[in-house]
Amino acid sequence: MAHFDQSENYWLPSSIKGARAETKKTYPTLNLSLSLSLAISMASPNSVKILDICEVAAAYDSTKSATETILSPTFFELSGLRFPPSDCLCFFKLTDSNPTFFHSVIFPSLKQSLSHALLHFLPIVGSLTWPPESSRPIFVYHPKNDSVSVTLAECNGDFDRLIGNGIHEAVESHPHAPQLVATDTRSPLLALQVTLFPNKGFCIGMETHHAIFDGKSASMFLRAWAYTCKYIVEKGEAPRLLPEEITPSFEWKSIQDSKGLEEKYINLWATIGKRLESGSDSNPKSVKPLTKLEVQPNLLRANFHLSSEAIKKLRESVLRYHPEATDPTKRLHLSTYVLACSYVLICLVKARGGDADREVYFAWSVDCRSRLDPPLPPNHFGDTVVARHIVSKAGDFMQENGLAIIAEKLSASINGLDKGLLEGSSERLEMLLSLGPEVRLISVAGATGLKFYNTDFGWGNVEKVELTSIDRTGAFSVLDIGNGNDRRTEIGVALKRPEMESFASFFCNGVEVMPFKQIQ
Ligand SMILES: CC(C)(COP(=O)(O)OP(=O)(O)OC[C@H]1O[C@@H](n2cnc3c(N)ncnc32)[C@H](O)[C@@H]1OP(=O)(O)O)[C@@H](O)C(=O)NCCC(=O)NCCSC(=O)CC(=O)O
Repeated sequence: MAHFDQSENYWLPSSIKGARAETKKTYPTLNLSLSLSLAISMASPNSVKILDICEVAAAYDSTKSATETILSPTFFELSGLRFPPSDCLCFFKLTDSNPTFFHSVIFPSLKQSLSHALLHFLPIVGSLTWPPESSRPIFVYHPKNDSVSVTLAECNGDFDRLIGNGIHEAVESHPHAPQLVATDTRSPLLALQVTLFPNKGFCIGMETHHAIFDGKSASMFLRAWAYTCKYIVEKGEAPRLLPEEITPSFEWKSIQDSKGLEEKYINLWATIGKRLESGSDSNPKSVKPLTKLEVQPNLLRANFHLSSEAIKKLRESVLRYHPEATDPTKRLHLSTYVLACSYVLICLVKARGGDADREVYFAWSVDCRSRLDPPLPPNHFGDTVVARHIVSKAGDFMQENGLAIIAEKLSASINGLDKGLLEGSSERLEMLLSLGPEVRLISVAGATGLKFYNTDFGWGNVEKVELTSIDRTGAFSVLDIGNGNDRRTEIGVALKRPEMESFASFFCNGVEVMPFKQIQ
């Protein structure tokens, strides 16, 4: 989930008391398969030329209605009504991507397949609007008249640096992300950009509106588009059907609002909008996403990987402090997600250092599809997540058993989801959005199991996925790569240089946060 409270001092407040954690300057390779390159590559002039902005409509289907359709948001969609949009970049390596091949084959295939894929996802071709006479916003789409904006660009920047896991300047990614151009009365839901890096590869950038896309819906759409494109490239025609997993199902009517959440979220956004957009003429019926936070100057971005072996060691380390958890009735939920998030959190808090009494909130998203009663199908399309959080003193994260403390809290929170999944969810969101600089809020974008890395448009699997918007929100990202023994959990962070150096040191050494030496 994204955090965007503009009143907050981002997450590097100058008011930090106490000493910063010691920064190590050497980064030994550990036997935990933590891969990292700390050489900071400086940006070369990264010129991005916009070549065209085109509109792609859904392919014409005579069997479907060509009239305007209205879709009423559920409380889930209303919960994300005005969050700033999410950005995701997918980099594809392709040395054959010379301009001639790109402009005659790749880009036309991407557009053609997009048009066919959109036929399955018609609501995202339309927009979010709030008619003056209506008490609630609506999604409106017209299969023939509506379209998605696709920007075509070319970049002579350093492709290898962008697809590597080394540190680079956070803003270097921004020219590859498109922008949703919204007004108070109408907001598109999806914007796309395709950037050619001549003879190196290309990047597909996607900006998505939180009111309809959660992580699973964004991944589903991306993979459906990729599947369609690969099919067209290989077979010369569009597939009639998509595999079930990426065939969206719109079960919105079956979602019951038994807790009156729709009204609560509408009121919440009216209040938050007024508070955060106080400079402008705040319109309680605005559907425009709130202004994105500025990216802090000199912010760096890097990816870190945890192998399945490293996750296993983290699990063993937690169990050392919780021997009772081997009792099935007291079992901890020590999934890859829990261990990866807990580990990143303790490294982030230690990297920042400061007042041990300061409260640290960790906010994360829960996919409710399988957790509703009755459950929604796994391919349900829409924003179907709610926010959850845990809170602990910074000192807890810094203790030798910090990993065990945080993993236990996160585990208990996940184990407790069965009871009161939606209870207090709007109040919780309001509370999280209202936290001031006296506490620290860390959130996470992405999750394990979202399959962004299983994306192939026909010219090879995606080389690198970047959840770019974390550099504005103070979140870290979590994504899965590979599977089985080759599975890795990719962590993306955007930090100022001193924090990045400390974080990398803690992440790679681990000794400050858990007794790795004992468990090797
Ligand atoms: C609450 C959770 C985070 C908890 O995740 P966990 O992995 O701890 O727990 P879990 O019950 O889901 O899974 C436990 C284990 O079972 C496995 N598992 C689960 N479902 C499975 C399935 N259908 N088939 C096979 N394995 C499965 C998982 O991989 C995991 O194993 P293993 O341990 O091996 O992995 C998750 O359930 C969830 O809701 N994830 C989605 C969150 C989400 O959508 N985030 C994106 C928000 S939007 C966003 O990010 C946009 C933005 O902000 O920009």
